[in-house]
Amino acid sequence: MSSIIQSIESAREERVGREGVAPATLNAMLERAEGGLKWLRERHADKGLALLQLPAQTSDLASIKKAADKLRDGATDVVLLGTGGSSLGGQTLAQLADHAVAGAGSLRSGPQLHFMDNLDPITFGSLLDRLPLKTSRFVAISKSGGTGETLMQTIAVLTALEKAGLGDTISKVMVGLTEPNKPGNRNGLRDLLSKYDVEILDHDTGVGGRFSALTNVGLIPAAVLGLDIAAIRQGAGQALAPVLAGKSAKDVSSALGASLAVALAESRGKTVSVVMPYTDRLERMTRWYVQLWAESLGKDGKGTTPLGCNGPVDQHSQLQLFIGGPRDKLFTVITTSPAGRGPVMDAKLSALAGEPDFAGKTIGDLVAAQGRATAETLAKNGCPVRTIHIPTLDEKSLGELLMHYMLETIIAAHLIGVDAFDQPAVEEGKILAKQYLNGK
Ligand SMILES: O=P(O)(O)OC[C@H]1O[C@](O)(CO)[C@@H](O)[C@@H]1O
Repeated sequence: MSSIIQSIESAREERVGREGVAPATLNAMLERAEGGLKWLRERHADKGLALLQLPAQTSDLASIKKAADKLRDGATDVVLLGTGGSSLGGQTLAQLADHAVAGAGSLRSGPQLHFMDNLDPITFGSLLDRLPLKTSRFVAISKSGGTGETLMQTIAVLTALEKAGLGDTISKVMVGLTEPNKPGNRNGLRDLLSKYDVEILDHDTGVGGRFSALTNVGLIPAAVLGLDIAAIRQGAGQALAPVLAGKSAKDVSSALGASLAVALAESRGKTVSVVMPYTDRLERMTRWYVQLWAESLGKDGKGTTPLGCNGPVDQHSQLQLFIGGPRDKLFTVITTSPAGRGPVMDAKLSALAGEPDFAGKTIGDLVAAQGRATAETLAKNGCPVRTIHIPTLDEKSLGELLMHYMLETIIAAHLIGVDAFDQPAVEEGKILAKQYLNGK
């Protein structure tokens, strides 16, 4: 049973005209996607891709909850140090529990989470100045253990704790998460934290950062906020199930999504992939998706450009371009079920505002109407739209959505012939930045 419903009807040529995908092109791409599905099934069988074992994995859930309990105990603030794939999965899951929801996130009860994903001297300085250090906890996450941003953040935190006379608490208030030592490979984070006897959890060596949302990397922050992490994994299993069941590409939503994206890029020049959820609680997911799609596919002159935006707010910023601008985009509009939810509009005040039809309607009624209207307006104007409807946005459906996108990305990589799991261009920049820092 799936908890997300995908439709590509409004991306078809039959529906949107010449900018949509032609039946023969899509069928040919679906044929090619069968190879990607076969590869996934083989890697599941030979355990060659750890990501595919995660949905059924329960053995590590207790240790994840234990780490989360330790972090939560007596904490007002939990600071997550780490960047990119070491942060975005956690942020995405945490937003389900209202973290970083504009206007409401800071009013949540329980510990506040601070994902220090970007590196900015003013932000980090002000965080350390203002944090109640005595009641703050820290998690340093880096798969490689060598990312400059994360190392500098961690060193700064250790220094601040020592300066505040809290040096002897470090092993109690901090957790590290990085790969086990590999012979011949220095792991700076592990070396640093070991000196302070900080507990270090292992980052799954077989799961790359941008695919790590379902590992302890994403699930620890989720568990700190009390989310049901077993349900997240179960949901992920729902996206994988049709692959393992040997269904054909047209009946596997991730394979269908990948085939659509690549077919439209190759045949219609849709080189921008816009993802637009109509809910605040998937805003971080769009950031996670951008890294996943960009870093996995942008190789050898190939790939398409991911663009995350949010509905309805970005109707008031980007919709004009989407409809009136270059015909280079494939849209994914993600809707939930907001109808009937939120404050109800008073009849008298609605009349006074010149909107008598608002009377008795909820804010959610308008958001539901807007999501539907945007998808239909795009399609009517000849823009290909895929819709993903999530009747209930919860741990299960979010787990399924994340796995859907990870599988879609891997299958798309197969279709365009690139390695989804490396990022050689980024590594080059990391090395150069360290040279520049040293004045070389
Ligand atoms: O987890 P690490 O090794 O610190 O890497 C952080 C991020 O840096 C990259 O390696 C390059 O941007 C990403 O792939 C990764 O998610």
